[in-house]
Amino acid sequence: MTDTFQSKDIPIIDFSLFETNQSLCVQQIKLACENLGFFYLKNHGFNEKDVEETFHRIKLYFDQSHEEKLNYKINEHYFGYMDLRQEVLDFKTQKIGDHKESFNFSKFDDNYDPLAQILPPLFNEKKSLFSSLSKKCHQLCLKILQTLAIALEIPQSEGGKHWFEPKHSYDLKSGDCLRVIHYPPTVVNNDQEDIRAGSHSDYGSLTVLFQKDIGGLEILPHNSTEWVPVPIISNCVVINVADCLQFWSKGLFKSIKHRGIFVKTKPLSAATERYIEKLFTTNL
Ligand SMILES: O=C(O)CCC(=O)C(=O)O
Ligand SMILES: [Fe+2]
Repeated sequence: MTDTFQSKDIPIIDFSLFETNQSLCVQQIKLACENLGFFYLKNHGFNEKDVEETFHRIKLYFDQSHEEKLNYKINEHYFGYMDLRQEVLDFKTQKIGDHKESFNFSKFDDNYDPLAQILPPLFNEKKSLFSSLSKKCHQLCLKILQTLAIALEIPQSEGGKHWFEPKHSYDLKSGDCLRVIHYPPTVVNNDQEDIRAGSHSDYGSLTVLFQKDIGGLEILPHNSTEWVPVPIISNCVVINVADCLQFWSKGLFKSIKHRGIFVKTKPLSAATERYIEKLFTTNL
């Protein structure tokens, strides 16, 4: 027996409790956010086929030529294509940028940001699919924030369980972002300092993550020095608390450090390709 935190200790919360037994749901989410700031969520309400289709689309998108992708280069509003090695998540220790490319979507709202609604053709053809994913992730975050407002016992006069909502309205300008990420395959040397996504915490309120086929995400539980893998559990999304929520709760809810590592195939030490989708929810 060991009391070191392991992957199997990451809580798996059944979100159907939000409808059927809200106080139990609040209790479980509160505990997970206080202890770890990280949990799996099942029965989250996303249609599996739609999620599959978005993954299929992002593969088509990233399979395009580099030149084509650069036509929608990331702009000053932080929307568009981000090139391989452009982002350096762990800027204090990384010598080179992350081994990944990504595309950031704005919120899907013409009034909010008309220019950011102009998408590369392969995404534009399926705009309603991505728009619905973005809005559903946002709705999910609002429900989780509701459970946290109940947990914080925010008085009715201050907004009660709805306290977070006006600060996270979908039609308000904020750093909310749906991001799709491609980690290309590569050959990894054991002594190589290369990294897929450097160690960091997210900056907003909550993050929702969909992983497909290949894992690689690791978390660093608080007061620990050992990275813990986050295996893919089918039909579960991963939720993490980010810095702003930690700040708003005066440190009660923990923003967890995490990173993306290479998962190697044996015996070649080739790192397999990986795709993920994330929604970062950010307050005003
Ligand atoms: O590869 C992953 O799963 C981690 C990516 C991540 O944490 C991020 O992009 O903020
Ligand atoms: Fe992150």
